[in-house]
Amino acid sequence: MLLVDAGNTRVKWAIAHADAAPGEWTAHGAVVHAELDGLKDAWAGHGVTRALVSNVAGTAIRERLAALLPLSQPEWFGARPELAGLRNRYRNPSQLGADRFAAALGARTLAPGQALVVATCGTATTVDGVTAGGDFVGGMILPGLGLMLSSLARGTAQLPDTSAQEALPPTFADNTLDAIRAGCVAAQAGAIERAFAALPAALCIVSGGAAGHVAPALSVPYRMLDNIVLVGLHAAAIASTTP
Ligand SMILES: Nc1ncnc2c1ncn2[C@@H]1O[C@H](COP(=O)(O)OP(=O)(O)O)[C@@H](O)[C@H]1O
Ligand SMILES: CC(C)(COP(=O)(O)O)[C@@H](O)C(=O)NCCC(=O)O
Ligand SMILES: [K+]
Repeated sequence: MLLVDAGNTRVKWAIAHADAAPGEWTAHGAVVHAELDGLKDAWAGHGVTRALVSNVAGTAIRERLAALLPLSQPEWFGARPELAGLRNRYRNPSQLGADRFAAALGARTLAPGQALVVATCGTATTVDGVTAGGDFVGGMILPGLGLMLSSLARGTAQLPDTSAQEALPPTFADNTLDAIRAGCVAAQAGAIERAFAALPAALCIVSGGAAGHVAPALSVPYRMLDNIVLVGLHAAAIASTTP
């Protein structure tokens, strides 16, 4: 099967056998929206008989994906009131991003029966809670690390545009670039730590394109994963034949 996680910056995908372990991919990749057309070749020749797609990137991306997918009838995955023992406690369950529901499902697959804080650091950062009993209790949405950095440059006269760096900046930075990076990384990590403090004995799972910059700043124990959304889509595919 083909699993696709279309976010607001990149489209991540994996080919998996139905009986493969979570995260055990036959092939996988990621492209930014501008390079979407390359997916046609990447997805050819795998003998795909089923495609599950989570798309939070809007209708234009949905249409482009539909034209590139190796199947004419993909399954467009959406958040549901309940799936595979995960209960969606959003007031309006379908309002929840498909990727957030899939991420929670993926986290629960990897750590069944555990309370979980699920953080995905992408275009936006989302920090969600799942109880040990399987209730998705909701969470936080904040600008992702890249958006925080670029919005500071856009909204001020004197602050430069910058990107995150490998090295963690000191909390009390002595120059502008480090001060910006320190502030934005602290905001990301701080949101995750607040969620962790509110959900006792939770395991913290951190994923997404910017996870490598955020996770090292965490003062709570965590497990970092490449793409928890794809793991959740795999679990969803196994749990349901007609999503
Ligand atoms: N090659 C890359 N291209 C763009 N963004 C990247 C790349 N590598 C890491 N990033 C960071 O990851 C974020 C995108 O992560 P991703 O999980 O793909 O987001 P989304 O699911 O929203 O598309 C960007 O905002 C940026 O901070
Ligand atoms: C919060 C999101 C923008 C995250 O998107 P991403 O950063 O993965 O591209 C997406 O999950 C979304 O559009 N959610 C709908 C609103 C909600 O979940 O409440
Ligand atoms: K996200």
